Amino acid sequence: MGDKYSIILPTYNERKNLPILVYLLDKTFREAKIDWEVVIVDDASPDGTQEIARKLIDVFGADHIQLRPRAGKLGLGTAYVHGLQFVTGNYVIIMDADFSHHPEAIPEFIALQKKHNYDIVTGTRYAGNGGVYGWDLKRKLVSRGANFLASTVLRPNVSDLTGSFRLYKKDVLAKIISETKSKGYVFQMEMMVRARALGFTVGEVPINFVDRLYGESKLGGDEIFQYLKGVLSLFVSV
Ligand SMILES: Nc1nc2c(ncn2[C@@H]2O[C@H](COP(=O)(O)OP(=O)(O)O[C@H]3O[C@H](CO)[C@@H](O)[C@H](O)[C@@H]3O)[C@@H](O)[C@H]2O)c(=O)[nH]1
Ligand SMILES: [Mg+2]
Repeated sequence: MGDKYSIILPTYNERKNLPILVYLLDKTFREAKIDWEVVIVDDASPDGTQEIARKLIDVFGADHIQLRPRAGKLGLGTAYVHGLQFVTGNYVIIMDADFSHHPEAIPEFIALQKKHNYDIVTGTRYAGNGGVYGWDLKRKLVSRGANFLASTVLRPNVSDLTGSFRLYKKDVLAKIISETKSKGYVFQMEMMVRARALGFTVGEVPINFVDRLYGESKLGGDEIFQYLKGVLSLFVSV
């Protein structure tokens, strides 16, 4: 059987972003002649994201789009854990649904993974010609600070620990997730640190992260506090 890529898309108020993203994912995979599906994990978005998701099922088919909602806003980390149960592919891609991660980078992720048989390929904003566009200074500092802190303390040797545009072998993702405790944004960093501790190989693709056009970020002060706690507990345990 051929490869199949399952894209887990966590959504909270992404009704304006979801259709064009799914359209581009379909286009990308069709042109590459690769089998794909999208697993949408929506946390009861009040903006009607789920209505849109159901329309997308009508357009692209239930074999390509799964809607796996949850009852309330339960956090970004646990959204991936929830989505993973429904995945039918042997590779999993996680990405944001607000266009900060562009589908056009996916063929590059896939090619790099295949070339070296990497367990994980991660997008990086902080190496090569990767970058961030549209963030204010404060948000840039938070992101840089978060990466600097975790790299210095935990030394996983990955240039972008908090990014969430990644490709995993499905079994590898399941194994790492089974050991990961974080519920919010800190999840990405913990996943990388645990991946390294388990001896998995990681490749990097420079990406340009462009801040969302529609809607707003859900990163708040509590996520930053949870991140600091996460670094500390990993420092003690890994
Ligand atoms: N289901 C669900 N989805 C969520 C939740 N919180 C956020 N999301 C979804 O997760 C994605 C990222 O959320 P944003 O709020 O757009 O994050 P950001 O501020 O742009 O942060 C980005 O950069 C961070 C730092 O690098 C990353 O840590 C983060 O994952 C993301 O890539 C979006 O698709 C958003 O709808 C949640 O509680 N539940
Ligand atoms: Mg965003």
